[in-house]
Amino acid sequence: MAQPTTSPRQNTLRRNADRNGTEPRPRINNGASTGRSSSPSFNWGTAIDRWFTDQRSTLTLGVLLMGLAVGLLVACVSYLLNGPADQSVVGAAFSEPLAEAATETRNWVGLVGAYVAHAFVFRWFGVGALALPIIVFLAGYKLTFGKELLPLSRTTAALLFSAVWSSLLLGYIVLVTNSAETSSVWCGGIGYELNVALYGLFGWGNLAFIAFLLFAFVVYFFDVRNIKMPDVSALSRPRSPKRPDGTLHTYEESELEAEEEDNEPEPIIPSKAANQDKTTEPAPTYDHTVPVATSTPTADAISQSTGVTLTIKNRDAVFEDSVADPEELGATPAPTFEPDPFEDDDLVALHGLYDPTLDLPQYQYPTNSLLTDYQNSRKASVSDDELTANKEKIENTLRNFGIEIDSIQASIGPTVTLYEIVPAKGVRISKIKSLEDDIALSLSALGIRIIAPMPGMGTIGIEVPNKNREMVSMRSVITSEIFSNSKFDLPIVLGKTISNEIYVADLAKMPHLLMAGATGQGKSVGLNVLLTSLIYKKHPSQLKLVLVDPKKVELTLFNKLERHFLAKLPDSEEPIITDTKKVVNTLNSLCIEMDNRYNLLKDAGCRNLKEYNAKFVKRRLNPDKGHHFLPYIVLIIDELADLMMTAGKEVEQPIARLAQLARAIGIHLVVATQRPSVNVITGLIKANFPARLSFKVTSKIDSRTILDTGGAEQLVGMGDMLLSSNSDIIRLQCPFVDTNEIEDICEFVGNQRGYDDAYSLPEFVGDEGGQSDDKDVDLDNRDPMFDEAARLIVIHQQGSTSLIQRKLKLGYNRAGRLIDQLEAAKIVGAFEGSKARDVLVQDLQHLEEILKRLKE
Ligand SMILES: Nc1ncnc2c1ncn2[C@@H]1O[C@H](COP(=O)(O)OP(=O)(O)OP(=O)(O)O)[C@@H](O)[C@H]1O
Repeated sequence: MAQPTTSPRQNTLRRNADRNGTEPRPRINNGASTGRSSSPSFNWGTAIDRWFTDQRSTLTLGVLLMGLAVGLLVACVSYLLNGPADQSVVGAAFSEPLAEAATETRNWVGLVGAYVAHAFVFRWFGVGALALPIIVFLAGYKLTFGKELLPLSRTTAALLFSAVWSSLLLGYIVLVTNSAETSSVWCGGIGYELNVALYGLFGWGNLAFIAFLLFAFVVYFFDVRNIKMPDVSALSRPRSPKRPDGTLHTYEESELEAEEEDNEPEPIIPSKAANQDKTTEPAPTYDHTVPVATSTPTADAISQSTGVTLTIKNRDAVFEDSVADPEELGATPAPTFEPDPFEDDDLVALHGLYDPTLDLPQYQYPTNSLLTDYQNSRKASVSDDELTANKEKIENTLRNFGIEIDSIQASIGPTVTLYEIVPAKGVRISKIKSLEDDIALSLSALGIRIIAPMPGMGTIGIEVPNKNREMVSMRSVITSEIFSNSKFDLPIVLGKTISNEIYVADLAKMPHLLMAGATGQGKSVGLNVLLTSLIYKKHPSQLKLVLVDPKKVELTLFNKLERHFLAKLPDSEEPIITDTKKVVNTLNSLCIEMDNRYNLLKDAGCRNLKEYNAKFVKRRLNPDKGHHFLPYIVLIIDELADLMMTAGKEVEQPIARLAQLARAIGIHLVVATQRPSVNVITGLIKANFPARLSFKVTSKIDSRTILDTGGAEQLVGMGDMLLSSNSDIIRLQCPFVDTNEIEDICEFVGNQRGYDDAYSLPEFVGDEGGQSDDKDVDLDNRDPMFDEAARLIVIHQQGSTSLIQRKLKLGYNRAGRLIDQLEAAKIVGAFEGSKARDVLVQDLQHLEEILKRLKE
């Protein structure tokens, strides 16, 4: 076929124009801008936002859009029917008076209708343009009635695609049939011109490309991931129409059965069976799910090709033999075919985003007034005289050792004053560093620290403790802008820097913190500060604390937070863990929680807790499949030394494992010790705690153990500390929070309505209790919930006591007995430490057989 070289569409338009004695006018754009610069005092963005949030505006706009949509639809239909007449009017538009053109137009929406329809239909999409008024109508409907007639984004995508695709397909047909003169209005300019342009290059390939576009659209739109061919041979096998429980078979089950039945004598073909014994046997029903992966996924198309009746539910096609009515056969719909609502965009439209804080909607964050205002009590006061005297002493000491300096500057911090000196040229830094003791002597002060050189400053710093130090109150840092506006995931305010700036860190980024300090130097206050920061910033649904306190007295005040913020083992009475054996179980339980969370993340296709929770909040994860909002878990261990002495490797290993792996799933560790020796802070632990904080320690060796450098032994106590993170060392003054304040905060939170119980960690049974012995379990005396528990385990394919506990609302001991019975019945495998037990039964049918046998 000869390939057209000029575009007959252009000829059509030109001819229509010529008939009226005119040429289509070129569009003139002189580039002049008509926009006025807005007045600086008026905020257009806010005004527009306000306009759109005003319901009167959305109602007006919605009705307008629906009206426009109807007008546009009528105009386009009219144009398709009266095309040539409207084309003449549009072509002559600029040459004759408007009134005259208006009388000539035959478009049902007048001259404007002719213009608009000419653009949409003739120039762009042809008949596909009819999709556009539908989109406008749907948008108008949503604005008017506040709800969607059809899912707006998906419908818009489908309609836009069909507009372009139909234009391309019709353009191809018009081109190859050489009928542009008469029919180009049906395909519009886009489809026709693109086909003209590509025909020379690809010829028939255009059609293949158009077909491929449809295929690609179907794949993405229906989220098709693989093409499974229906097993035609399976269709020819007779099937039991129902499962024992009356539900229909799934495709997978049918396949399994087919394998079993391969050994059976002779397969009976359904039609044959129906003919043989129509009166006595109900006709068999086939019910298979296959992913729809065809370019024409209509029920009719597939029904025709397979000869069975097909209905499409969600994205699965269900085949049914046309002679059998499942309801007649007493079948109930099988749950596997229920559409998964969590694959639907509209859940957010219907219910809004998931808000975890609605667990406790009345919850009030602790108020600032619960913290004592120490404002006037103690302020750092370094008088000018003291400053000048110190500067002189430093200069003189250095001069005595032959060191000249160019300048000296002081900045007063809460605990120490930093004197920054710029040495004269040629002075060796190490020489100044070696004079630490001499400078301390001349200033007659303890705790002088020399930082040579100051990182990134080009100076040498000498920290000299203030005679009157400032107490940094918790209230002053909690109420600071930097903390209240902090958007960190787990913000902790660690105190004030040497230049009086408030230092807020993100525990989630640290991601774990190791704390050391000799007794009485401020560790407990430091832990209280950390906990207070988190409690002030987080809702109980977003954060859970696991508190380990071998000293038994330090963290008891936080008991009151049990039903809000604390997490504990299911069988444990006390929410604060003090017993070493329980600590080991808790650490292992956290490892199980970590593994469970990783499984959830894997199922959800997320890399970390934030992504997972974001997906859950957008209602993209199905709670029926075990998904739930995951709160951060912060594990605080107040005295590691004690645990290491009593349990050694038993605590070291789970701590190291958690520290290595738990950051992505939102479990963060804060481990404190007063003895930072190498047998407490072992290499394994140290390597996994990049952020370390040291209060004053007793020796340089301890300082090295915790910080990998000296300096912590020079601190002046009472919350004076060094934080080492990302290889930087910062000196900070920890805020002070008193036990009365902690008591008030915990009372304030604890007196509010909380959860029914503390957050339940997965159960972990230590070696001595974990091994169940088949012989001890009497299967004739099964728990009344045995069948239900077995089904639960098989459906979830998870051999976990806590699952039984949670779903069947049973106590720990009863759930434990049930799991032992399930093990004895060979439904779950043996106890395997921190891992969930294997489930030995793969499907419900197999399970029902086992349950039946047990009852015999
Ligand atoms: N940030 C601080 N600001 C002012 N004073 C503080 C600060 N931190 C601690 N102190 C003072 O030091 C005392 C001891 O602090 P803390 O109880 O925290 O020590 P510790 O290191 O936990 O001791 P231990 O290991 O014996 O429990 C506090 O009672 C308080 O007077």
